[in-house]
Amino acid sequence: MKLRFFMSRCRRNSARSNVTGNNGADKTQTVDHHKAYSLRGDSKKIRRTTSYCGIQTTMAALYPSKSRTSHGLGNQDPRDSQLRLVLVGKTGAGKSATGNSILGKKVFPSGFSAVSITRSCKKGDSTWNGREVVVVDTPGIFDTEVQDADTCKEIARCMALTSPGPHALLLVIPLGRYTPEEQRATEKVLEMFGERARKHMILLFTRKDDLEGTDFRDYLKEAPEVIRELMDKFGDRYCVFNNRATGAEQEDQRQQLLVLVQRVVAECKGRCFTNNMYQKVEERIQKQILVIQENYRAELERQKAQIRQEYEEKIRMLEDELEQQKQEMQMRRQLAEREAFCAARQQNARHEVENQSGILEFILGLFKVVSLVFSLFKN
Ligand SMILES: Nc1nc2c(ncn2[C@@H]2O[C@H](COP(=O)(O)OP(=O)(O)OP(=O)(O)O)[C@@H](O)[C@H]2O)c(=O)[nH]1
Repeated sequence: MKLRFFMSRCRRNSARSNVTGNNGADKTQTVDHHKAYSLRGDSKKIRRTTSYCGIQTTMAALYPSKSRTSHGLGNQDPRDSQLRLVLVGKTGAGKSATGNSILGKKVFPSGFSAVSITRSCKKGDSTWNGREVVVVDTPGIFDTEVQDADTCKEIARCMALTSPGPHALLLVIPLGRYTPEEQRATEKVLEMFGERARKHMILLFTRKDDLEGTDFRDYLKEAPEVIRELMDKFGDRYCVFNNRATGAEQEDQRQQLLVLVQRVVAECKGRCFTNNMYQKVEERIQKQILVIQENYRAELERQKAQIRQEYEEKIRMLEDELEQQKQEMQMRRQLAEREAFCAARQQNARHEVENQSGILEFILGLFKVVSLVFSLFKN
């Protein structure tokens, strides 16, 4: 009798823990699901607005749209405090070093080299003023004329890592001799991203230490004409970094940049830079996240059922009440561990999707439809 009462209590408790999330692990998951489903709701709206076909789809992908819903993917969801930054510019300009300065830790390999050190887009994150700052470092892919398979793949990876779009594009330019080659690279990047993306673009000059104390404004008076023209285009949307800086100097420049990013985002009505292509990518990512999360959930349920069955059998064989309680505690511990493990995997689902070859193939498939990969960020 006692045993039957105990067994039913076990089942009741574990059922309650599934439904209401009465431990931290389940709570996280409930939130995740809620978020995922609400995003799925957004996806439906997006699907309605982008239900083009054939050539229309191609044009839609090329022409970015304003968000059509109050919680469109281009809007910064008030719950989403993330700031996504992407570093673009010529090889050797100091993108990786800048990424490390922004994150306040060495995430991206950076060094003096005649050839590109960064071979593939990489993502790092840190926290600033309670906001998650995500930085994506890129190889010199946006300043090239070559539409080869590797470049397309890296552009696809960059889209996956910054989806549903970056809040700011940091165009990294080293101070010093501005060669015609560097000028061409800058022009190429500006051309690739087009007018609309420029509202999200910030000029980030590296090698401030080379100024050796000279004020940046004084440097500008003597700077090449092309740099001054660039400054005219961007107004006060610029920052100067010494990537060799440490301590308070590093923190100050990081602060200056992120405050500027916040201002840029506010000027863009809280929206990140996005377009139809990004929205399709985000929709796909959300679908994949749900699939992964459901798979983990199903796996968890199987494991929990197995654990319960094993313990129930064990407990049934026991006479001693204390022993039964011990086994019950052990079972609960195991169930809680499994749930926490599942919750952690579910939280990591986005990261998993971003790094799957499937999402890259999906984006590369979209590129084929678009055919003009190098116009996809433009107006
Ligand atoms: N003195 C000085 N050197 C810098 C600064 N920023 C970058 N560098 C150096 O410039 C070189 C190139 O920097 P990276 O960060 O690797 O440049 P990158 O644009 O990421 O280059 P790839 O990864 O090859 O595309 C490295 O030797 C850096 O240490 C800076 O502010 N001051």
